[in-house]
Amino acid sequence: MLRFLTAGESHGPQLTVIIEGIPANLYLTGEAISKELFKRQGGYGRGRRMQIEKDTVEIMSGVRHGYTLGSPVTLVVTNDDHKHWLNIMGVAPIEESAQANMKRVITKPRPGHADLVGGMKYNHRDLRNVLERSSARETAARVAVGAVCRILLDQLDIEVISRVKSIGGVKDKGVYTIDEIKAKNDSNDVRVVDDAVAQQMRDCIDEAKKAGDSIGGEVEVTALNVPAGLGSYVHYDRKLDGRIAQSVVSINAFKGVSFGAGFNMADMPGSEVQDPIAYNGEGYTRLSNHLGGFEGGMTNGMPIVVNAVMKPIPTLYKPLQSVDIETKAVYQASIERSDSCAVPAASIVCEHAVAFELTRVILEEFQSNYMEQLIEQMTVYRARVKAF
Ligand SMILES: Cc1cc2nc3c(=O)[nH]c(=O)nc-3n(C[C@H](O)[C@H](O)[C@H](O)COP(=O)(O)O)c2cc1C
Ligand SMILES: C=C(O[C@@H]1CC(C(=O)O)=C[C@@H](OP(=O)(O)O)[C@H]1O)C(=O)O
Repeated sequence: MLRFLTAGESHGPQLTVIIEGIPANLYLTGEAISKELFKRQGGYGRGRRMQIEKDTVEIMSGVRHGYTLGSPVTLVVTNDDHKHWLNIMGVAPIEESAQANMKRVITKPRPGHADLVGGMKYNHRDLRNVLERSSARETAARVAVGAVCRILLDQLDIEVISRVKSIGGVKDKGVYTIDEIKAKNDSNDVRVVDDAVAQQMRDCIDEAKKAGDSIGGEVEVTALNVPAGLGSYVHYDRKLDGRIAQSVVSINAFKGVSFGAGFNMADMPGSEVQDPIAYNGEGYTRLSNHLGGFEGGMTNGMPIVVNAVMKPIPTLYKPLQSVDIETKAVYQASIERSDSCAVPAASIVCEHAVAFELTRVILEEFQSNYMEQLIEQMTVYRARVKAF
């Protein structure tokens, strides 16, 4: 069973991940994982924090001479910004009086962030104790996990890619081939295929920033060459589309997921939604992919297409009304240093969340202790499905 736990505060010394269940004999290097982290760090609209960090992974366990051992893999991402927060983030106990006087105790929760409800839930009167962990800094750890999964999926000839479809209402309405998406999505800072739209998006982000506002958008993740039959219709928690939806909506600020034609299906007749079945000698295929690769909670062999919506960033440089939790007086919310748009970065997080869910289900269906066994099982399965 593949599982992981992440730990670490946004301005603490490091993020730590333990991944359990990666088969032995997978070639794995810190450089390959860090390449994905680098993509997440970037993107137009990010704040100053990302200029401080140089996210790279150190492998602390589970790998020897470049290959996984089958034991837990521990990854560490250092927070370079921690050195600026040594007093504020100290672990050693301090006097209560010093705590109260310490600069930057946060008492004015930001609407839309976890501050107020997190404070109520864990009984924290300094809301920094909430924001340190609710921060999307944690998504760096999740991308590290997803990067390991992508490296494993690559051995099975499965690829996961993503692109940005809209930012702040500016939409890329183009229909693109996989090659067109791949050619652009790592090379431009809004991760959008159409260059003219890219500039409109940058302008839109600049305007929002200037106005002290923030914007969200929509991303698309596509998984290619996934065999039919992953997931199951027999029970709710084995439906793979459901698991992917959970994983994607768990990413900070993600509020919606759809597959294929998504919410447009509500207005389409059945004859235009269901994908006709064909057999082309190479196996079964569909004449369209409106369902985004899923039928009955199972992959159907077509590309998996996941659409996901990110709300605008909650921290606003022109803050909304809030209430001071000490005085109960109405104030403007606190201003923390912040991104004005993180949709491009978040598309990378989504891509890695999908990679994790695919790897998890593959390792459930083809239980394997080592990579050779996994590759062999997948090859036999692909041939069987083709000949069905
Ligand atoms: C990559 C990424 C970067 C983010 N950066 C910020 C940020 O700079 N400021 C902020 O307030 N929220 C940021 N967010 C969103 C918050 O973390 C998120 O809104 C918050 O944790 C509350 O969770 P919810 O929106 O899912 O309810 C970011 C999210 C992602 C995915
Ligand atoms: C640190 C990251 O994103 C952070 C996510 C975040 C939030 O509230 O979610 C708030 C900001 O934190 P800071 O105040 O330290 O700049 C972002 O920079 C990251 O993506 O690595």
